Amino acid sequence: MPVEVKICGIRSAEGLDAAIDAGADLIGFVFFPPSPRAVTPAEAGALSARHAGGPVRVGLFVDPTDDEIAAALAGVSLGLIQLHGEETPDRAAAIRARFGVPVMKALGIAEEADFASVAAFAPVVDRFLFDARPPPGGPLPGGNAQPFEWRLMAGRAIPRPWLLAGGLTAGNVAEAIRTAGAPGVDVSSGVERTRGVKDPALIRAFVAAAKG
Ligand SMILES: O=C(O)c1ccccc1N[C@@H]1O[C@H](COP(=O)(O)O)[C@@H](O)[C@H]1O
Repeated sequence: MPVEVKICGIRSAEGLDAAIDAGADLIGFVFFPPSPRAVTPAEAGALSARHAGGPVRVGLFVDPTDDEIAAALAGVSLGLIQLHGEETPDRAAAIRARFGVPVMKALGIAEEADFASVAAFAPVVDRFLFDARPPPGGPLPGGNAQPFEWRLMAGRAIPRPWLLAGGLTAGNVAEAIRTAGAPGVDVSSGVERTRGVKDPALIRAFVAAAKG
């Protein structure tokens, strides 16, 4: 199976076009205002409309209210909702039921014990994303260019499709996939020329390295 690639934090036409031309399977729009990658629903809608079909459009939220999700969905059609905060399994289930959009739950990983919640989320989410635990007190729960110990994933039975994230770059993604046994990867910082600004050449290099 080819490795799935998600390019997250798209907020420019050149970033979007590069991700699609390079063969990304999923693209992410960040609906979390403190992020340097945040977009409004209208901005995401305008970007998405540049290409009919193509990659799954993912909306990234951090502990969203229903109103925030509804506002995003009014601006752009999403194929997947990424929950990257402290959402509980009940909250993930409620979001999935209310909006009828598949849900991917992000879990921060630093040690074995961090996998404990996989079993509770598995019945109510469609995918998992495993990211580094954010630095304590930091402003962002993800998108921090921070890798975790990929060997914690090796040989682990995850009962849903999943993506590996956190500090991935074109230079380390092949090794990360091999070590973790990852069926897919997600990147934001590693394809940026400056924080929040995607670089088409880095996007192309990343997708080629992940799928190569
Ligand atoms: O990208 C962001 O700004 C962001 C904000 C809040 C939560 C998650 C965010 N990004 C996600 O974080 C991981 C890892 O990103 P990076 O490659 O280490 O920068 C990835 O899943 C992004 O989707």
